[in-house]
Amino acid sequence: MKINDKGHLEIGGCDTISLAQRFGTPLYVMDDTQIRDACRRYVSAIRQYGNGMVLYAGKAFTNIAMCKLIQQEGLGLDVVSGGELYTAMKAEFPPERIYMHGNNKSYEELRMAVEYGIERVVIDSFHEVELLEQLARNYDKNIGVSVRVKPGIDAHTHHYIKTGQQDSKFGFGIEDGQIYRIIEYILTQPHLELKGLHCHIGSQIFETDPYIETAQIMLELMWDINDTHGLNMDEIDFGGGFGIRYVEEDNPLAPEDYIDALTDGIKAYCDNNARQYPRILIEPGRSIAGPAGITLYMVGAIKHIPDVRTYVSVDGGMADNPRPALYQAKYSAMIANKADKPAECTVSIAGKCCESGDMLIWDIDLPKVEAGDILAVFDTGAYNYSMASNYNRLPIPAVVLVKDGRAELMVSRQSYDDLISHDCIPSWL
Ligand SMILES: Cc1ncc(COP(=O)(O)O)c(C=O)c1O
Ligand SMILES: N[C@@H](CCCC[NH3+])C(=O)O
Repeated sequence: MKINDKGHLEIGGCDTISLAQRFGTPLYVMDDTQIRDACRRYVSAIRQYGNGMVLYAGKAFTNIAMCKLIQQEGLGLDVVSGGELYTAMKAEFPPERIYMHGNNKSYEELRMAVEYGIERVVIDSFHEVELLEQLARNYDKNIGVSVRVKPGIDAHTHHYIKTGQQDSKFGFGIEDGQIYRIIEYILTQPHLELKGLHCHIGSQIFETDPYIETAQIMLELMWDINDTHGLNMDEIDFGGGFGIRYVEEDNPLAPEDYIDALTDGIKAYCDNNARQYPRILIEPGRSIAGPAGITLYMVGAIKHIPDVRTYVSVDGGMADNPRPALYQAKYSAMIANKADKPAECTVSIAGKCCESGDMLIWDIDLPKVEAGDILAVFDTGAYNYSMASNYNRLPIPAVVLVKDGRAELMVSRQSYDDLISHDCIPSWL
């Protein structure tokens, strides 16, 4: 991103004001180069380790074009629902690079997975084992599975986005022995092939220690299970969670710093225990899509409440970005058409939904703000479009991909007709 000679913010060689005029607002803009750069850094860090794969966590931001881009960069894909899998199938994403998660996969979702022949189903319940074995038998196929583990790590992040601790709906505990029971159960199923273990300790994590601690726990567990049952599982999936900078006080590490610390930790622990290095997987989502995206809004009503604050309302809000309302997430922003102007006021950015909690940013310093200005909110590439809703019947904005001065749609804007296209009228009305 840079500021051009008109004083406008530019992304991927495109003037954001021209993008707003051409595609309308609110508008999600994704930078092709930045997505690819993050992919390459993870791929190269895993290549250095020697035996592993990077799976992009599709939940962060998925559509057909994104699947194609991810595939071009040589990553695999982690999907968590029939909808994400369907998108991957329509993008012709290679099934042998797809892993499927989820704490409550339905029969139909598992059926799609089996029929498409995906590489791995990550088992998250006893119920799922029954469904999957039944499906595999019907399709006369063997299915590669791994098992989601709760490593008991309490990562320092928002309560709603941490997942590795004992009290979590995801996975099987070690301390309570559940993991050993599910493993025994899987081993009695003729069509399920146990390949490895999976974990994910949370999201927006800034430290490497939780990953290193997790690695030791997962290695011990895998060796223990292998020794007990005479198995040779060798795959550990460490999930994602690598943090990004939304605001200045966030201090994330570079992709290679997270991965190098993790892989150094793995190697040292294996060496100390005279064991072979495992094949590893990682599942970054936010750190691939997040920093590559911005959202453009048009400023509308401005309400100055003397001695209290100034509310600057924009034409989107919690429907296109629910993160501030859900997690008190913080964002940075600028007036894209005044990118070269100094800050001169402190304002709060309000969304247009009928909720007092629909605030995108509290207390941000900006140049003089006027109706018609274009506000660019940064780092909105992950968990914004993918978590968008039609609350207040707001159409979901378009997503544009930019690269070297070119801008093309990845997802078109919903129309009002799209909004009513599923409405039905019961006969007695
Ligand atoms: C199982 C799993 N893998 C990967 C991710 C991606 O996490 P992040 O976007 O923080 O990298 C998540 C989400 O937190 C997840 O639940
Ligand atoms: N959706 C969350 C992260 C959790 C992702 C899935 N485990 C966010 O916006 O930060």
